[in-house]
Formats: sequence, C-alpha cells, structure tokens
Amino acid sequence: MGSQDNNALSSSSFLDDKSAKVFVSGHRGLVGSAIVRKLTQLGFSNLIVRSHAELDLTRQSDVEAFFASTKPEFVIVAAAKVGGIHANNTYPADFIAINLQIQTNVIDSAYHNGAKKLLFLGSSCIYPKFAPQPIPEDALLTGPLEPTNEWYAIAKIAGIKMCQAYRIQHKWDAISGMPTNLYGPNDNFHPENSHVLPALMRRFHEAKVNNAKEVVVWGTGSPLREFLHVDDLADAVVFMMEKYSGLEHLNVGSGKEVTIKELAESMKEVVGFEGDLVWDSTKPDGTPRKLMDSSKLAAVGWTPKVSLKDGLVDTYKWYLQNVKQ
Ligand SMILES: NC(=O)C1=CN([C@@H]2O[C@H](COP(=O)(O)OP(=O)(O)OC[C@H]3O[C@@H](n4cnc5c(N)ncnc54)[C@H](OP(=O)(O)O)[C@@H]3O)[C@@H](O)[C@H]2O)C=CC1
Ligand SMILES: C[C@H]1O[C@H](OP(=O)(O)OP(=O)(O)OC[C@H]2O[C@@H](n3cnc4c(=O)[nH]c(N)nc43)[C@H](O)[C@@H]2O)[C@@H](O)[C@@H](O)C1=O
Repeated sequence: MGSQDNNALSSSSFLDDKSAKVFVSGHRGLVGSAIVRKLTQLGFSNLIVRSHAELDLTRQSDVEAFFASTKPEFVIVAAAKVGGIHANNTYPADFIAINLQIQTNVIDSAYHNGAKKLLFLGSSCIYPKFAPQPIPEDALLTGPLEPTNEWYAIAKIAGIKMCQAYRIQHKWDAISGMPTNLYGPNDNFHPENSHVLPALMRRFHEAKVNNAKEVVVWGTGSPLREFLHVDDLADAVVFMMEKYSGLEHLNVGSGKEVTIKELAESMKEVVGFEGDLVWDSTKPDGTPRKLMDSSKLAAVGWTPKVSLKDGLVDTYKWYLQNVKQ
C-alpha cells in the first residue's frame, strides 16, 4: 500500500485465536467501550482492561509494571485526553502532555513486553487546517494546523510517528488509524467540554423537557463535519487488526459530511424539540471542513454501515436510557 509497502510485516492473525490476551486501553470511553462490545460479540475471552483509577497510563513505571505482569499479545490504544473544540482550546497543556505520556508509555511498554501487534488511534485533526478535501493520508505535515486543536494534533502526530519508528527500527507491527468525528453510546455529554453531537443532544433534550423556546448552538453553523458511528469504528479497528499491516496511517471515515446547521436541525427533529435555534458567533467554528478520504481502507475491504440518521436515533435512545436525569 503506497510508497511504503516494503514496511508491511507478516503479522499473525488477530481473529484466529479468540483466547489471545487483548489489552483495550480506555475501555470505559466512547471508543474503548465499543471495541470491547465488538470483541466480546466476536467471542474474545481474554480481554484485559483497567480503569483510569486502577492504572493511570501517564505513570511510566506503573505502565511498565502492568505490561510486565499481564503481557498482552495485542494492544489497542483508545485511552487519551479527549474533548471538543472548547476543551481543546482551554486546556492545551493537558491535551499535549497527557496524550504524549499515555501513548508513549503504552507503545513502548507493549513493544518491550512482547506484544505481537498494536493499533494506535489518532484523529482527523492531525491534518492541516486547509488540507485538500477529501483529505488523503499524505496531506499529513503539509501545512499549518487548526489553532484550536494543534496541541492535541501534535501529540497524535507524534503517536503516528512513534508507531512508524518502532516499525522501522524494530520490525514491530504497530499501525495507526485516524478516525473522523465519532459519536454513540458512552459518549461524553458534558455541556462545554464535549464534542458537538453529544453537546447538542443534551442541550436539545434539556430544552424539550424544560419547554424552552430556543437552543443556543455555537459558531456560525457553516463548518462541515464528517460523523462516524462508534460501532462502525470498532468494526474498522478489528478489520485493521486482522487485515492491515503497513507503515502508513489509515483514515477511517463515513465519507458523508453535513454542516453544523444541518446536524443541529437533524438533532432537533430526532429529539423532538419544537423551539428555535440561536447561533452564538462568539464561539469558534474551528476547521471549516475536514472530510477524510478513506479510499485506502475501502480498497482493503472495509466500509461503514450506520447512517447518521439511524445513528442519531439509536444514540438518543441510549441517552434516554442511560444518561438523562
Ligand atoms: N470522540 C471522537 O470524536 C474521536 C475520538 N478519537 C480518538 O479515539 C480515542 C478514544 O476517544 P474517546 O473514546 O472519544 O474518548 P473518551 O474520553 O470517551 O475515553 C477516553 C478513555 O481514556 C481513559 N483515560 C484518559 N486518561 C487516562 C489515563 N491517564 N490513564 C488511564 N486511562 C485514561 C478515560 O478514562 P477516564 O474517563 O476514567 O478518565 C476513558 O476511558 C482517542 O485516542 C481519541 O483521540 C478520534 C477521533 C474522534
Ligand atoms: C474530533 C475532533 O473534535 C474537535 O474538533 P471539532 O470537530 O471542531 O469539534 P467539536 O465537535 O467540538 O465542534 C465541531 C463544530 O461544532 C460547533 N458547535 C456548535 N455547537 C457546539 C457545542 O455545543 N459544542 C461543541 N463542542 N461544538 C459545537 C463548533 O463550534 C464547531 O464548529 C477537536 O477536539 C479535535 O481535536 C478533534 O479531533
């Protein structure tokens, strides 16, 4: 695949041995919980998980001791400091430091303790603010980043490069996937620090139950975003663990984009809010557009299944059963 095909390693099958030890870091989060659901459905019987309280992945010696005692054969890096545009803009030190610490500790300890394969998850924010659309993998490091999330993006770029460096120097099967904006069960519904989709779900729901006349939505409504249901991402993660072994990171997207205004209108309908939308243009828009080109993953054989409409309806059902007060 691409100019770096010579870095494809002959990796062992992931799906052949469902009793293999698989460490899913960040298993209580949006992504990690979806990966655990998927692996459990597939019959994996030896998943290793640790909550943040049980194992702080920023602590190098604790992480080394954990890997030395558990020796996972496969590792998925879904633990990270994650948040939406406001959180990224407000806590730049946390976003760069915590992410560099977690990923460095996990990748290095996994290698030194004999893991066969590791998958690192980055994000579409690694690409330049004005990257060509749809964004191909080779747009990485071709221009300035979006300022609201450059600290997080730099950490994620370092993660990709770390996987590549270990691959080149140690012939170790470390791969990277770059998901687009995700949503689904176990998302973060914090009113300020979350991503747009869970933030709006909560705000519309609260407005509906409180009979509010309007809901405030940030920015101008014009930015375009590509959304992928987290169950599709979990499917892609398993697919990549089984089928992909290469130096290049792979984009993981739905291929469909909507404006924030269209997202807000769909959310209003799904939740059943009947008031008005009010735009707060003092809030940042962020990147104007970030549709990823996921044709490389499609060429290996993976495609998404969940439409945004179905995904919103299902996630709102989950929200009503699990989150609402
Ligand atoms: N959500 C999205 O839209 C997107 C996410 N991604 C990527 O997917 C991955 C997972 O994101 P997502 O599931 O949304 O994030 P969440 O915030 O939902 O989950 C992150 C998980 O990491 C754990 N974690 C954080 N810090 C530590 C720590 N120091 N030690 C141990 N565990 C820790 C959290 O535990 P706790 O809650 O207890 O702190 C939580 O379980 C990230 O790499 C992210 O960059 C990529 C693109 C889009
Ligand atoms: C996954 C991705 O997520 C982040 O980048 P982002 O795509 O800009 O994320 P976002 O979901 O927060 O915003 C998308 C758009 O939506 C608008 N918007 C409207 N109303 C609300 C609102 O209520 N909350 C939020 N958060 N945004 C809102 C908002 O103004 C913006 O125009 C980074 O963490 C980045 O690092 C990253 O990887």
